Amino acid sequence: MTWLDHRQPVPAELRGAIVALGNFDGFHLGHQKVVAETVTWAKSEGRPVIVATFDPHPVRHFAPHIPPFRLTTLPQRHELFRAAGADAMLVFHFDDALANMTAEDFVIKLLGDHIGATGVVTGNDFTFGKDRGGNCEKLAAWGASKGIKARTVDPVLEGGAVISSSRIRDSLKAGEVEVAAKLMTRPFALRATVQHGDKRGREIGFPTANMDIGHYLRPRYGIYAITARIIDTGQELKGAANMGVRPTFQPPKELLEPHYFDFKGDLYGREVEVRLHHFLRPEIKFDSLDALMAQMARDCEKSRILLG
Ligand SMILES: Cc1cc2nc3c(=O)[nH]c(=O)nc-3n(C[C@H](O)[C@H](O)[C@H](O)COP(=O)(O)O)c2cc1C
Ligand SMILES: Nc1ncnc2c1ncn2[C@@H]1O[C@H](COP(=O)(O)OP(=O)(O)O)[C@@H](O)[C@H]1O
Repeated sequence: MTWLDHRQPVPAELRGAIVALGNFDGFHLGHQKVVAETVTWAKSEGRPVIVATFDPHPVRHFAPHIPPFRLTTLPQRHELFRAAGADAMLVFHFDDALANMTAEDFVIKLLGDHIGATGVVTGNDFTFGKDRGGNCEKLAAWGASKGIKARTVDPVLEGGAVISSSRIRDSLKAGEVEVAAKLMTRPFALRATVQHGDKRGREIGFPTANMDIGHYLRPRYGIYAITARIIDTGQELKGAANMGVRPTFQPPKELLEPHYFDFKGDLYGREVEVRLHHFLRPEIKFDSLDALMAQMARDCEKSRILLG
């Protein structure tokens, strides 16, 4: 699937597309409905499907100091959009130029002239452009002048409340990973390269393939039942992981540290995606390595049972 940068020309075969427009960070049930409508519309007219996303997230541009909050990386979104039926992912690089573009220019010059869109699908609360000057009604009106039709999709509700990326973030911060998984139709998954640690894990019988948490939202610190996929081989693993600062050891270092069951091998430098399935317990500062090892064994046993 094609990966487009909005500052580059759009290839001829992708002009005339129906474009799903949004951030789509959590790619939850609401986002999936926007993309499904886009795919249905495009197929009915024999047009390509482009799913747009913004990177960095616009919030990061306006509030650079707020803590990390991402639910997916661009490569993860690329995979999710492809699986949902997109022909291309279009990344709007959210720099000063884009932040200062009026909503009208965004529709006329960017969506119309530059991308050559013939249809746009958004959620019905979508706003865009400098000072959030654009909404769905304005998108439809300005679009009409360029031959772009606009459709909106109503929000998806769960338990009487709208599904949103912020609701998913709140669930993850509370350790309610099952709720997040229900709203996203998949568990929260962190992808990163395995890095070297203190080499203590192997000495205590539980090697852990350490990963940086990067720009991802920090879920509740603690121990999780996890599954994982090694990206280059597709190998699937099960395990238990510590997400946090491992308070038994100094200095505190924030990491995701998965121990994989029934696995022996070198994972350093390999890219792995780790999915959080169940929160087991908060992190604890242990007085001895023996106490930590005994607890790790119980965590692994519990995780094996939960993962089945
Ligand atoms: C299932 C599991 C549970 C853990 N629980 C804790 C804990 O509660 N407190 C803690 O300080 N370290 C805990 N750890 C240990 C550290 O995360 C890490 O494995 C240890 O510091 C070894 O680090 P290294 O990979 O850098 O050698 C746990 C690890 C695993 C795999
Ligand atoms: N079952 C396993 N689970 C996790 N990592 C493993 C496993 N078996 C071998 N490894 C390898 O061992 C490394 C972790 O060993 P560890 O002693 O904890 O070192 P470090 O402190 O560098 O993480 C992993 O990065 C991986 O390459």
